[in-house]
Amino acid sequence: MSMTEMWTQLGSAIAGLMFVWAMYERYFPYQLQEYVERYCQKLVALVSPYFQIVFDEYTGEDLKRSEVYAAIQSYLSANSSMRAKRLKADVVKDSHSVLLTMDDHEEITDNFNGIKVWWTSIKNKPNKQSFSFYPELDERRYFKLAVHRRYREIIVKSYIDHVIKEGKAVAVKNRQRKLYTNNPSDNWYGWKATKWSHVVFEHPASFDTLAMATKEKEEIMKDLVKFSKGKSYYAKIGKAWKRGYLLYGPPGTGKSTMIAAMANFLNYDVYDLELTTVKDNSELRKLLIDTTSKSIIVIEDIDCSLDLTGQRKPKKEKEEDKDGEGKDPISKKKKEEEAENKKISKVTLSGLLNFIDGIWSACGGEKIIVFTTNYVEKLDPALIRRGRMDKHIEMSYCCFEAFKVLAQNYLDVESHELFAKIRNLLEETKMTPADVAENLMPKSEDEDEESCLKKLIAALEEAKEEEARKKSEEEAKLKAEQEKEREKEKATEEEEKEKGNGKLKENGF
Ligand SMILES: Nc1ncnc2c1ncn2[C@@H]1O[C@H](COP(=O)(O)OP(=O)(O)OP(=O)(O)O)[C@@H](O)[C@H]1O
Ligand SMILES: [Mg+2]
Repeated sequence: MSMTEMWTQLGSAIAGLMFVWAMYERYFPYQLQEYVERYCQKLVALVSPYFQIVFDEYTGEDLKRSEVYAAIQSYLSANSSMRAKRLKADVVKDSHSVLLTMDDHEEITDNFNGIKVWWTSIKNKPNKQSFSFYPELDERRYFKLAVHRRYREIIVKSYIDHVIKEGKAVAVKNRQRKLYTNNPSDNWYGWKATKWSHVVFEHPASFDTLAMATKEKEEIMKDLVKFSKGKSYYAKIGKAWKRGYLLYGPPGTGKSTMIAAMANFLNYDVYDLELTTVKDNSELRKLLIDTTSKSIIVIEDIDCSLDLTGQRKPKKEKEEDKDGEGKDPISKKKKEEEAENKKISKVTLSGLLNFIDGIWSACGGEKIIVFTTNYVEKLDPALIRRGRMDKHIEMSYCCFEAFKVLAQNYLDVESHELFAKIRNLLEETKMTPADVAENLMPKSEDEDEESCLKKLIAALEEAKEEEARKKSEEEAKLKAEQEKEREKEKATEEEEKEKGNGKLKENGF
């Protein structure tokens, strides 16, 4: 038989098989198809010398994405790129590199201490005959591991652990960090509904560009390193592997920037928790359980998000109060609606404390919780006691060391003759790093470093004068109040004296 004839016959055989398969799928009753396939599989398993394990993508009653499946996927993607014939490409890590994973129905082999194993990635099509609210759910994906029966024990005991461990390490290396925000609980249900939405975390802040006193900065970095390497230490002392930071200070002193720098330094994800959209303590707990390890959970402006009596107040409303806005009918209506919503929002202080250090916080491990506030004195001591908020960091007005970092960031200047003057002015007046940075930033191409520094000096001098003016105004106000008080006292004294004289006269003295 010639080669061409052989290929033709092979082609017709395949076409014939495909036809039979298509007829089987089309005309054979669906329920019977299931039976046939199930019994065929059983028969094969009975006679086959191979043993199989299946790892589903979604597990549990709530159909969460399986961590084991994800770890296996990472492990296989690292090992399959050289071996598998068909790969799927995905862009990862700051959109710069491509991650290759096994395509559906692709098989690769792996070798573990001389034992050969087969991995297949399988996707089962949804059942076309039956109706489903969530068709994606019917599309089952899983990995199938096959190995000779005689190696069953070693594979179950050691190989799977090895794959998961390696897979997790690969995932950490390749992962694109995420910034999560919590969804309102109305969106928590349905297929693929999640409690957290995410975007790629690409904040450029780092400890190098963070303006603050060097000693404090180094201390924080050391603390973070100690925490991230402290798995066995935390296990030894019997504490959940987590650490709480409280960042406090006036607006524009770098609290949010510090959180981004921490996340970049440790390579952690960030969960930005908006408390005002959480209805109650149990929702808060569910959100916490749904966070992953190696993450920073952030609650910004804690004093605005939670009234410590248990009545919470949305941030926006608080700002409106401050500005004296919200008096027009539209914002009044909005306020009323918010007040209505608030009635059903019941996250309490104790709920929050449980969130931080209750038994639930132990799940997942390796988590940092950060609170920020502009008014540390307003916070309940129970909330910020050591153990809950282990480290309190004051982000304060710009000092000379912080200014030097900003000058380096914005102007590429390490030293300048104007620095001495700036140093004196920074000691005499208060300016936030955000304001210093704004003054240092060149506004046009012809603005050189000297004119930027001069601009900062002018702003500092203006701030100093403003402070002096405010101070003298306050002193004058205080003096006037004291004077008023004294006059009031004098008037009551005289009144009492006159009353006394009147009584004496009445009594005939
Ligand atoms: N310490 C700092 N180092 C570097 N840049 C800073 C620092 N503080 C402020 N900035 C700059 O000012 C901007 C505002 O800072 P940031 O948002 O971190 O302040 P914040 O303390 O979180 O303020 P708020 O209390 O209003 O949330 C940042 O984008 C950053 O560019
Ligand atoms: Mg902030």
